[in-house]
Amino acid sequence: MSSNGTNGNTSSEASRLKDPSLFSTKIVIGSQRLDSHSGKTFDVVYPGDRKVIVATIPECNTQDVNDAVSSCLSTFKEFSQTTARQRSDLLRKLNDLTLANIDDLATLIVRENGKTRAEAEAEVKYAASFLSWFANMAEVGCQGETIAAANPSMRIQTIRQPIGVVACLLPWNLPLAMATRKIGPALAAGCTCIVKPAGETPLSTLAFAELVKRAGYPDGCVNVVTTLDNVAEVGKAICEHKHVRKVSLTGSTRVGKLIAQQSASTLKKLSMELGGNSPVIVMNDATIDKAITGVLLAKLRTSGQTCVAANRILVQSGIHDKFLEALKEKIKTYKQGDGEDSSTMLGPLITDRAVEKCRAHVADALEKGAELYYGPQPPSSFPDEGGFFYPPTILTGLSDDMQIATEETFGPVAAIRKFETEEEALEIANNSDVGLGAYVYTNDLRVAARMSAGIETGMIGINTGMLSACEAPFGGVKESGYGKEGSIHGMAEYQIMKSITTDVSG
Ligand SMILES: NC(=O)C1=CN([C@@H]2O[C@H](COP(=O)(O)OP(=O)(O)OC[C@H]3O[C@@H](n4cnc5c(N)ncnc54)[C@H](OP(=O)(O)O)[C@@H]3O)[C@@H](O)[C@H]2O)C=CC1
Ligand SMILES: O=C(O)CCCC(=O)O
Repeated sequence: MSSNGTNGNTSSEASRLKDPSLFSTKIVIGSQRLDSHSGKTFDVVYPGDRKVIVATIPECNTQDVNDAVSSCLSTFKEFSQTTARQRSDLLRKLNDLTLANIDDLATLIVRENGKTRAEAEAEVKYAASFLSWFANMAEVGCQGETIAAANPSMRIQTIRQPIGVVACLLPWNLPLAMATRKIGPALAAGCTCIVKPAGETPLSTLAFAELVKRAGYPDGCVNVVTTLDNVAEVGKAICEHKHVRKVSLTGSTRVGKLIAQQSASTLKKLSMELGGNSPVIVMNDATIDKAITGVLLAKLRTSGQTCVAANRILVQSGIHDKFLEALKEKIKTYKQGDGEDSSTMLGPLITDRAVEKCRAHVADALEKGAELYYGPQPPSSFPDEGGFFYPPTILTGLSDDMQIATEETFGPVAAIRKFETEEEALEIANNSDVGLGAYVYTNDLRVAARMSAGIETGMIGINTGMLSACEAPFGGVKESGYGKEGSIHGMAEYQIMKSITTDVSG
């Protein structure tokens, strides 16, 4: 294994940062910053211009995974014995360091993901909120119970202990916030982590690992392995490793199923935050401005690339035409372009695969009878130069047989469907194999209550397009996965509860 003893900040990209040492291109194994065993690398490309290589990063394999897990394991012995208060203090320092480095972390997120600087800064604050939340939760979340035993000779108690080595498999859409949403509660509980960022977006995770060190964590609490092309091997090595006790994934349902299969031989505890197909239901009595603002937020955040993105927009017939007109007027104002340009409101997508998915969904919908209400006709292909852009688009006449109705588009395409009755809307909304987020716009409390109970998702927004907050339980039902992240429930995902029964007679 080779190491140059630096953070590997050879690129001129590092000079974009106030603190260039946060530009790290090495994996993290204990105290070391290393190249991979294979010596192979992959490129991180700027989504705003595919010719720009932002960094060259180690391509890991099973040996690197094994090293990272060994590092996790040896640190776990010591770290699991720290007190909850010590861990709370450490997380608070990490939160402060994250916020103190907001400009640099946001720059890295813009360069690896392409989102706008405003969105990237918002992401860093969202990421820090999980650290501060779990700093507060650390002590409360470690408390056990005393149970009234039926047998008077017995005393029964529970204690909560860290589950052990945890694998955090991260997506590219909110690379830092999803890192802290997993690493925060894991560290609060006393676990150590092997983190695999998405191949497209490793830089913010690697910088964060440096902040973990600066916060004073023991080496080996957070280890990072990186891969793009070898993700199948690395993912399998993590899932099949007997010393990894828990895997937490945010990613597609396809990958979620694979991880669950691969983790079956060692029966790991899993948290699966997978794909969605969020319906938005706009009732006739909705406040139109509020509905438009919320729909655009839910549709266009991170250029439409979130698992809770509005995917099927159902509008009641009495408000349908007015809603469409207002949506078009507003969407026209979204300037698409380079994330670093302060006038940009919509950045590029992550890869050309993502652009192609939008193109294919629009083409398929048009073939099956949808109408193009706003945006260009999809070309048969896109040029293989420039950034990964798909223009904001509105389709009307969405129906069940279209791909866009059954798969998340993950892009700035708004597909609208007219409905007549509340029952019809509910039926369309629930006609999905996944159930993550849903949104309802109405001023009728009775409708809101019926919809909240009837929609088959893990999260519902009433008159809001934002479901995400560190204090709100985040997670889905059906094929959107299981487990809750954030909130007072998020830490238990990284713990075991042990019951202790003592015979006090004699
Ligand atoms: N819930 C969410 O937040 C996300 C949902 N998606 C959905 O997936 C669609 C396709 O996106 P795409 O990026 O191509 O998705 P993939 O399903 O190929 O990958 C999603 C994530 O899983 C990781 N991954 C892929 N294969 C494995 C594996 N064998 N073991 C472990 N991890 C693995 C990827 O890492 P790597 O990048 O290194 O390949 C990536 O981070 C999107 O359009 C969207 O619908 C995608 C990402 C996030
Ligand atoms: O899975 C995702 O798309 C990232 C989570 C989004 C959020 O927390 O709002």
